[in-house]
Formats: sequence, structure tokens, C-alpha cells
Amino acid sequence: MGMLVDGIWQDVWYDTKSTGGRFERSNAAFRNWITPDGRAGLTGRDGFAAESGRYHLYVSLACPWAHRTLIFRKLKGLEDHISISVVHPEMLDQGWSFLTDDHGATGDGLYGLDYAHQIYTRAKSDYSGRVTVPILWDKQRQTIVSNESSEIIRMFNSAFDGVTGNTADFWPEALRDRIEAVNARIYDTVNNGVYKCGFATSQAAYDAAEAPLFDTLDWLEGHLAQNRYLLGDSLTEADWRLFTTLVRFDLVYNHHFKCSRARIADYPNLWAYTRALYQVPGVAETVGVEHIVRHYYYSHPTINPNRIVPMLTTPDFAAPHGRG
Ligand SMILES: N[C@@H](CCC(=O)N[C@@H](CS)C(=O)NCC(=O)O)C(=O)O
Repeated sequence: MGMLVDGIWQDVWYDTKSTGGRFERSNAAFRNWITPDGRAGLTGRDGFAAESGRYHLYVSLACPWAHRTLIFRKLKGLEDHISISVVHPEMLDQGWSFLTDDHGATGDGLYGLDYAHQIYTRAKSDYSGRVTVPILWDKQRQTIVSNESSEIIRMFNSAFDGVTGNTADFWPEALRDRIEAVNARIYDTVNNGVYKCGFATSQAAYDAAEAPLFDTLDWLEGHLAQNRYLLGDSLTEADWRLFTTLVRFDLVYNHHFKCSRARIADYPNLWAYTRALYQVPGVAETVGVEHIVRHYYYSHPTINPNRIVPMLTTPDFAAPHGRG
């Protein structure tokens, strides 16, 4: 784990001293948008038109943020149009690496580089900041389009519809305000909430993250008793954003990040909902259990210095879910 400072890699852990033990996630730096005609999107520069074969996605199968982008690539029929490289699950002193393994780490399919930080400095030689996945790369302009998953999934949701003919819409206009509201709570207390528990370096910071996490899971359990999906009958991006945390929860967050009050398997509705999303055609292929387990227990020396993997039973995501 580390970061780039003026283009030079430094092996440093998250600074939680200045925040009373609280983990604060920094904002993604590259915020351009792919659009159907290359006009600028909500932020950033123009010139990133949706074209088959032009873009490449660097992901980790372990990472819940990268996982969102893999799900959208699959559901939107983009596999033949956007190539991918999968990093090695162990994120060590050089950060994410392009070593290969038997479980899907592919190496850098574009340039044969050793580390993800070299992709960042290729885009901006004096880049300062964290080196995170996912990274959406433009092969034509040789730069990073975006390293913000919440925006990459919105590009994937519609920008390539003219290329693929796939018009499935997980960000429908009529539901946007409600989706934003549910996303905000789930991001803060669940998606990022598990990290705030796990990376806390004071009891107070842990307590402040743990209670809202389980308040939200309790709320979701009741909500999903009445609703098929978060927004009722419509399957939206809000569900996919929640899913990538739920599918990791019992394997890693419950133990490694001390989110131990309950497992997802202890909530009948949440657990059936997790299975239902897992069983949407194509989604199971995006879930990399080996990389998830390997990454978390191996990559955080301040939490698990001896890299001991607890006895785990992989939840049976393929069991019948009974949710229609
Ligand atoms: N806001 C980013 C966050 C991505 C992120 O934090 N990814 C993690 C992996 S799960 C990472 O690469 N962390 C490396 C680091 O923080 O140095 C997004 O949603 O795309």
C-alpha cells in the first residue's frame, strides 16, 4: 500500500492520525466522461467518444468499486467492446501489481507494466495521490478517462448504447432523485462504512462507523421484505452498488473489518436479495471469491500482519432465492 507523490511511488499507509483515527477516502482524480459523440460530460474534457475497442478497464476482482464496473460491462454487453486487465489480488509495498496467477490475474494486457502506479504516471508523469482501481484507460489518447467507479458505471449504462444496441437502463430518469438518496445512505454507511470500521485506528472511530452500518442493514432487511429491489420493482444501479459490498461481507468484512455484529446470512431478506442479484445472468462470472479472500487478508499489514485467513465457509450464492 502506498501512493504517488509528484510521480514517485512512496510506501505509506493511510494517515488516520490527523482525523482522530477515522479513515477518510480521498476523491478520485480523473473525472472525464465517455459520451456517445465525444462531447464533454458532467466534468472533465471532451474528446472521449464511445467507440468499440478504444477503451480498456483495469480492475481488481477483490475490489467492490471495480466490481461495479465489471457488472455493468457484463450487463450492458460491453465485453467485446471494452477490454480488461485484472490485477494480482495481493496489494503490497508497490500497490496493485500485474503479477499473474491461476485465478484470473491477467497481467497488464496493454503495455506489460509491472504496477498500476505506472499506469497513473503514464497518464500524468507528476501525479500525486492514491493509485486505485478501477482505471478506465483510453488507448487512443493514452490517458486515464476516469478512476471513479460511480461515474464509470453511468457511462457504461448509456454511452455505448448506439454501439451495442443494449438499452437496459439502470439509471432511469424518473427514479434518479430516489436512487441518489438511497445511494447516499448506502455509500456512507455500508459501502464505505465497512472500510471505516476496518481502517479505524481508534475505538471511537470504529464505534461511530459500526452502529450506522448495522442500522442501515436493519433498515434494508425491513425494506427488502416489502420491495423486490431497493427502488421497488426496478433493478437499478443502487442495487448493484449495494450488491458488491453484500457479496464480500460474510467472507471478509465480518471478520477482517470487524463488522461482526451479524452476517448477511443472518438477515433472511438481505441474504435472499444477495442471492437473487448474484443469479442475474452474467453476474456470477464477475464474482472472484479467491481474489476477494486473498486480497483482504493479505494486503493490510496493520490489520492482519501475519496474513492468517480464518476458517471460512463460502456462502452458497447459487442456492434458490425465492424472490420471484
Ligand atoms: N472512489 C473510487 C475508490 C476506488 C478504491 O478505493 N479502490 C481501492 C480498492 S478496493 C484501491 O484501489 N485502493 C488503493 C489505495 O487506496 O491505495 C471508486 O469508487 O472508483
